[in-house]
Amino acid sequence: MAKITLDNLAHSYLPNPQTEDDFALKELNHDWQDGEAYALLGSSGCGKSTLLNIISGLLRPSHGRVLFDGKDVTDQATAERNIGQVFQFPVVYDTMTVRQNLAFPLRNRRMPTEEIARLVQKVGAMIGMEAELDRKARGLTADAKQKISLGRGMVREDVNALLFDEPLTVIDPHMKWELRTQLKKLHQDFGHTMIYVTHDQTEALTFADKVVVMYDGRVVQIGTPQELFERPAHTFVGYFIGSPGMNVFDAKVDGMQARIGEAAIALPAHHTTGRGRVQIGVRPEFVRLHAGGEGIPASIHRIEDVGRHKIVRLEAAGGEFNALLNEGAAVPAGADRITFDPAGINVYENDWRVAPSGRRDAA
Ligand SMILES: Nc1ncnc2c1ncn2[C@@H]1O[C@H](COP(=O)(O)OP(=O)(O)OP(=O)(O)O)[C@@H](O)[C@H]1O
Repeated sequence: MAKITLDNLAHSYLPNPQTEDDFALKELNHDWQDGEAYALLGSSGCGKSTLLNIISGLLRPSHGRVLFDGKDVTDQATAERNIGQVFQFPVVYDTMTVRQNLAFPLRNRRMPTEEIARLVQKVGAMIGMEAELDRKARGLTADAKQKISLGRGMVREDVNALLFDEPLTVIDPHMKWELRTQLKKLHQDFGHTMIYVTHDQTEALTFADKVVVMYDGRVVQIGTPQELFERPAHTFVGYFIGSPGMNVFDAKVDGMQARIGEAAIALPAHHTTGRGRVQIGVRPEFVRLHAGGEGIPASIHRIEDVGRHKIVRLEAAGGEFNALLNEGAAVPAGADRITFDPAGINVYENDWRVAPSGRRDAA
């Protein structure tokens, strides 16, 4: 296992990049801590695979360095980096049995036969294919072949890191849940440094200790699922994580108060903003509905019952927003205003979160 350091790392696929827009991966400095499980999350084209391929050595970065435990590996080939990798689509040898496929990375390292047998048995159970170990891979479903690929990626215990690039795409939904649980257990048992690329927030939030959110070639936040929920560093994080995502309102902020149109909103702390576009972000969980009184005038469009919650779709301040009600909670009769729970308000300027200044206005 290793700590992975990204040092002034950036990548452009163009031979002569001129502006930031020419970079598929914008400059990044970060330590991926030894033994932590990370999910790399973001929408299609944001640069997740580019970053993963740089870490694995499939792609040489145009700028900066990659270090494993302080050692520069930027120019090392994938094979020299001692990593396990699983891709979106199966990579298996059709003419080999499941057992031989799983044993392949171990034989390559000339591991003793008994040790190979032990590890193959263990990983065979983990992927739910104990009964099929002696079947040829040819003729197995895509789903089963991908499980073999996962097994092959995970079979070695001595790797620097395990890298997964959307590995569950072809797996059926029930098995997805099962394999994710197994991956988490594998992480708890062996403490591998794991990086797991996905565009699925459920997958990211259930798998990882830390989620790395990417947007437009940039890492916009690295945090625990709770941090991403409570303090999204960028409006994209608020919007992308959560179901439905965070509401974002154009606002004017002055100290401990914000204004949305005519309505005054109490903020949880003092904020200082400059001359950029100021917005406040409020997750649907913190939006309250009222009939009359204070707040922002709102009209309810639709109420959707989604099991444990109700999603209230509404129009307010010239846009469409959402409120979330817990099971059993009712929409007040004649509801025509919304207010926010101050603890759930974040302030943004030009899409980046403004940290509270810590100052409190004099009473
Ligand atoms: N070999 C390449 N040559 C040129 N541009 C590329 C190459 N590979 C990726 N890109 C571009 O770099 C950007 C980031 O792509 P990347 O594949 O890293 O994103 P991603 O987040 O992994 O997307 P997806 O989830 O769709 O795989 C995209 O604009 C993509 O078009």
